[in-house]
Amino acid sequence: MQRPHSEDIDELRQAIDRIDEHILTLLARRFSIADEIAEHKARRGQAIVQPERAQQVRARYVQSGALLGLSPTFLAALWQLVHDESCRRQAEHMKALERSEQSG
Ligand SMILES: O=C(O)C(=O)C[C@]1(C(=O)O)C=C[C@@H](O)C=C1
Repeated sequence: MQRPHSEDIDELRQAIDRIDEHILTLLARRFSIADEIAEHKARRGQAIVQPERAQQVRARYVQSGALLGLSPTFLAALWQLVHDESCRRQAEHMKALERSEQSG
């Protein structure tokens, strides 16, 4: 009885590991697109934080996630983490762009 049960858990854990890999791959892709957006903002002198767009994205997280049965508290916290990291990277990317422009 013990063995099949632990094998079931192993399979479920492997499924979780694969899903986590997908999540991380997609997050890395998302942040790299945010870096590209930073270049557009730098060229046009736009602010990193775009409150209207940020609120649209936040609402999408909460609405789409709720349809999938995820908690609004979790979704809001997840969006905040993603948005903060996106902005932190954009600031870093813009500084790197400025440095490379200054050095010719
Ligand atoms: O849409 C943009 O302008 C972005 O830079 C992307 C993004 C995001 O990561 O969701 C980041 C910062 C803005 O405040 C809004 C949205």
